[in-house]
Amino acid sequence: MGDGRYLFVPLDHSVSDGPVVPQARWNGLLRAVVDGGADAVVVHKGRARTIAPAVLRHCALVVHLSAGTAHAADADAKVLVGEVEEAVRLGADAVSVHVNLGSDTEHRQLADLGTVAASCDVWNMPLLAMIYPRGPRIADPHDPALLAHAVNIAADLGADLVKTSVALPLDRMAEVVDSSPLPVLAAGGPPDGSDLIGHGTSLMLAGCRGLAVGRRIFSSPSPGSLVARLAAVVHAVETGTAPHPPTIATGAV
Ligand SMILES: O=C(CO)COP(=O)(O)O
Ligand SMILES: N[C@@H](CC=O)C(=O)O
Repeated sequence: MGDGRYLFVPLDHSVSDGPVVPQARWNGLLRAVVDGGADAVVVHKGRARTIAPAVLRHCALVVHLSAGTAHAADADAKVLVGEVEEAVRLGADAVSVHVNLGSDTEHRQLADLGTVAASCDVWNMPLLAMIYPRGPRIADPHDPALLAHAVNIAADLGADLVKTSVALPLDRMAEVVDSSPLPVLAAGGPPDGSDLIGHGTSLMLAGCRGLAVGRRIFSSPSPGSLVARLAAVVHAVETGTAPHPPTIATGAV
């Protein structure tokens, strides 16, 4: 699109939570997401290997390097399961790393983010930090001050783009965006399961540079049309504050 705004569709939940769709529907889902106008999909390396570049066309491939499952003793823990060099070989446009701020293993996740950022510098690979206040010491994961802290960690440790949870109420996301040296993507659909399009519009109006929506898309009966509606929100809404040029290199910009 070239407007510095992004609709990301994370499909990496198959590691954390289980299959996003039955395998027989995977190719159809991917086609719907691409045809609908998503700017990027996020998957792990093994899944990335199964995606022919021709399928993605304009849509960027982000290889997620972190993993952890909902079944772990500590579901907030994440470990690195891949390297930037592997993502380069897979033709990735960017890599991502997950950090749970306030989790019991925060220190190791921060170290991993720093290490991957160094490797991204070597390989000239854009880095998306997914950083959320999430763990036993986090009273309110939607607290704008905590989210501002999170997105600044991403910038300080060398990411190019940051994805984080939404502030509540949604208009307070503007405080997070205003604090951030990096473009901010808002993660997920509305916490109460309500209107996704209105939710996305509010976040773009608060200055977010994009949305990252997974479950609401892959569990939709018509994922392609939902992606198209969200892409229209991301690429059409006039944002209030978005001073930084995007640094992620995607086929869409
Ligand atoms: O950004 C996200 C996960 O990486 C958002 O995913 P969900 O929409 O499934 O919450
Ligand atoms: N990466 C997310 C799940 C899906 O994307 C997480 O582990 O919370």
